[in-house]
Amino acid sequence: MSVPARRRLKRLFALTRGRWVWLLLGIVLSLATLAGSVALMATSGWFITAMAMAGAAGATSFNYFTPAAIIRAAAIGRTLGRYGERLVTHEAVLRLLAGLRGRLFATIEPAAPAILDGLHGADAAGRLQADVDRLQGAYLTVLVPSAVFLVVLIAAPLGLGWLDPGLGFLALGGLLLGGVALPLTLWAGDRKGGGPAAEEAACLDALRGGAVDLVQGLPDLLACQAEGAWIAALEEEGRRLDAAQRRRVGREALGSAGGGLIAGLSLWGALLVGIPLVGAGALTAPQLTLVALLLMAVFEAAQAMPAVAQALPGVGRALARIDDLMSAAEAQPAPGTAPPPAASDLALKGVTFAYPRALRPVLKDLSLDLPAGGRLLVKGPSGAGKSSLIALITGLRRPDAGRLTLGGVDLAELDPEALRRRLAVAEQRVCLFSGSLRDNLLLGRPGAPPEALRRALALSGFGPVLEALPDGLDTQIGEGGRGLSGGEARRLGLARALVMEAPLLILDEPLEGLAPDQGRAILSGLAEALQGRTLIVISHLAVPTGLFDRTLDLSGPDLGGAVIDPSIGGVG
Ligand SMILES: Nc1ncnc2c1ncn2[C@@H]1O[C@H](COP(=O)(O)OP(=O)(O)OP(=O)(O)O)[C@@H](O)[C@H]1O
Repeated sequence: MSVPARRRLKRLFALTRGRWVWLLLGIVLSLATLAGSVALMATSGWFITAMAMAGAAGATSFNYFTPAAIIRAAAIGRTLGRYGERLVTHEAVLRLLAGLRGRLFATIEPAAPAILDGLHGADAAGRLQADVDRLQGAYLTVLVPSAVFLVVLIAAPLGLGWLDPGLGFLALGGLLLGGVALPLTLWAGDRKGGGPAAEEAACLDALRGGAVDLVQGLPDLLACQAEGAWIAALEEEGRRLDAAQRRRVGREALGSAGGGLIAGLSLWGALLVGIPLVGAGALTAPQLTLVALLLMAVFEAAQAMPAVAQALPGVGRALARIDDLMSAAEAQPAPGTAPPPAASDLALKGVTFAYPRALRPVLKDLSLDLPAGGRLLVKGPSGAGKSSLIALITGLRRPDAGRLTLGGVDLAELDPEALRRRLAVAEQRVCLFSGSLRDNLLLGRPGAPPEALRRALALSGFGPVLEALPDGLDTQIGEGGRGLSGGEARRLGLARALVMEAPLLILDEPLEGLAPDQGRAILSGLAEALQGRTLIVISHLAVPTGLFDRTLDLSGPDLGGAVIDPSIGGVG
């Protein structure tokens, strides 16, 4: 077995740990149900034939109590078994699902966004939804039928072989043909990653990603008049999905027809082998009926196997994708556990950072000291690495070399939650949520009094907008803040960061979308209101430098490096 395959199997065992009792109980009950079916069919066949023969022979007495009791017990057992099996297997699947999705999320969450680089958002969501569904469905569609078939494959030939070796070989041959050869022939291509089931899964992934992009980017697509081409591409993907589904269903039909044919041929074979045995007195006629009906019952297990072979590649693919994601997350350094430091002076020492697969670092050998209460302006052209610097300070990214410390503690050692409590960030691309202004402002500090919300809105320049709203703080802003202009949304994002009252405030491009005078007034107000708290402002626009006690200029001749502006002093 290859190394990734072994790793994936280990992953599967780890993910299902704690659920094995339920999983095994489901398999045992499935076997008990099949045993009830076999006993019912075989005993009924034997009983009816034996009764008919006894009547034809004019027998005066016949013990029908025992077989009738067995038939009744088998019928009741089969019904109860089926009920119990459904109950237990579904319970097992639900328990599996609850654990699986939670564990997957808990593993990848601390490693985001680093491990989500290069992964489509819909793809990541697909891994959490469709792949997990496929994996937990594997229990019902793959594990239970395979385990039942394996037991039948051993028990049925041995049992029939005990009556007559020819019958045993016939059962073995029929079961191997229907339960192994037929599924392998039908779904062989899928093992190499091809086949309609795999293609169907790939089409669904592409459709999911394309549909999300279409909805999110509709205004831009409409503006570029590209929506037609986009929809046509989605329709093409839909047609591919349709074709793959047709091929899959066609093969499923072939599988069930082939399985029925093999079961029927085995029955004929049993009669061909059994009738001479009855003639020779080696088998009674009721025993032959028992054998025939028993074979029919055990073939139920073989007829489930084409569906197993069909589901396997999809399950393997889901497991591989989940394993890739979890392995990537586990390869990231573990989050720190240190509590928040008492002081909030920030220091960078020889920090170098590059994005994965990037040709050169965004930041190179960057050093900086910012005491608590300091005011830092970070400037530089677009793409110079200003937002990347924020990602490092907020602990979303880790430096490739050097270290960042807050209050003397390495950020890598700090509990991410603790670090986030010391920081408030007003992002360049603010993310607002459907709800009221109040709901959005309270996100970072639930329970903040309305006066604090109003003060923050006034400081961020949102005050005049608030005054014009009849519902005030209870105004609904719509999905993603669609009820606000871009500038209003950014000012609301700034107010949300201010409400948090964190010791360190980072503002990414706060002046964008504002008239120069208004921007200057807001920044001056902020600098005054935030006495004692550290302020980092990132801007590529001209800002009143007098408000800052240091400047970090990222616009060097080599944009990968950092040039510190020494004219203001204190930085280095
Ligand atoms: N997730 C990412 N993966 C790979 N490269 C990235 C990623 N994010 C940013 N970059 C690259 O890193 C460089 C710095 O980006 P960054 O967003 O830090 O610049 P910036 O100075 O904030 O720019 P702007 O002023 O336009 O916001 C850019 O060349 C950008 O293409």
